[in-house]
Amino acid sequence: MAWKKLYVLGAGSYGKVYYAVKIDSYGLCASVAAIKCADIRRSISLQQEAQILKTLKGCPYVVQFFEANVSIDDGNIPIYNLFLEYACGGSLHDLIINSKKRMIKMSELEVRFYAYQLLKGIQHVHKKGWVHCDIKPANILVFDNANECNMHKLKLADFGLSLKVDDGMAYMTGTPLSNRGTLLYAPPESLTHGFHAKAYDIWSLGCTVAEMMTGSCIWIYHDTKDLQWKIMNEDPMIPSNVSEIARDFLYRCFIKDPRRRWTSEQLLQHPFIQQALCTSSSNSMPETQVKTARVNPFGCQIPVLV
Ligand SMILES: Nc1ncnc2c1ncn2[C@@H]1O[C@H](COP(=O)(O)OP(=O)(O)OP(=O)(O)O)[C@@H](O)[C@H]1O
Repeated sequence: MAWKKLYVLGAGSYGKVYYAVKIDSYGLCASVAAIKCADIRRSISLQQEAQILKTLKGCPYVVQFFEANVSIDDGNIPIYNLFLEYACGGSLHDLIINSKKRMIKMSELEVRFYAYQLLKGIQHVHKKGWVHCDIKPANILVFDNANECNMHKLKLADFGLSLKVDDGMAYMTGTPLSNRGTLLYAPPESLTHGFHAKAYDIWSLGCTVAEMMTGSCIWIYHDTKDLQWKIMNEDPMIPSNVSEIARDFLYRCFIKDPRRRWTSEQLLQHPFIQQALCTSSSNSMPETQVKTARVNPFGCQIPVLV
């Protein structure tokens, strides 16, 4: 049985993403997948993503990796294919945009339910020693199996920028203002010190949760310089028309000092999440090797790529 790429779902900097089906000997569709494809010469980040996803397999809150192979395209060029489970609901970004278009704000219960799933995914990623480094609505996939309250299952995706950063470790870019992920979701320490540790993802989660609540990103800015300045010097705008518990949850995500910012374990115990778990009747809520070289201003060890 061979996979057949049917149409393009989207494109990334590396290449394209296809919707693909596997047809069995009776001509029936046996499986579906999303295939991320890149010219083999430009596939390093996809190959790394495959390695990372293999280590994360089994978590229901992380997109599942099926397999990877190399095929030859019509122009005789070797193509690297990364097979992933297919998300038919698009991304969380699409969900937020659609709610905004229909002028229906996501309910706080919905946001809590999604925050829970994202935290479970982040907890798994961090336990395995990775920092995602690019958590944002566009990198969170939506699956169709919404529950009885019309809420969806979400999974973390796009691990192309992830870093291996074990406990107590941090990765430094070495240059200020050179964060790895998307600037809008980047924490202050990534700009001031090039500091990337697990707390990075928690700040990005806070930005994502606030965006679900308001329909807009947390920063209002003129240009990149202005945005960088605001991230380093100002506090993010916490939405005012949300519950006190929701505001407190966001405050914990937006603590400027990454050593004091709450971890995924702590946030999973926050009343914002715990109360939603009680409300939900069913509990359906649902390597790069490093060696330590020196200590950064946040008291974490800095790994050196070897
Ligand atoms: N498993 C999947 N199921 C369904 N759609 C997917 C899947 N993976 C990616 N897509 C879609 O394909 C498009 C490109 O995704 P991808 O994450 O590779 O690129 P990107 O994040 O836009 O680019 P880059 O990774 O270069 O920043 C997006 O619209 C995304 O929603």
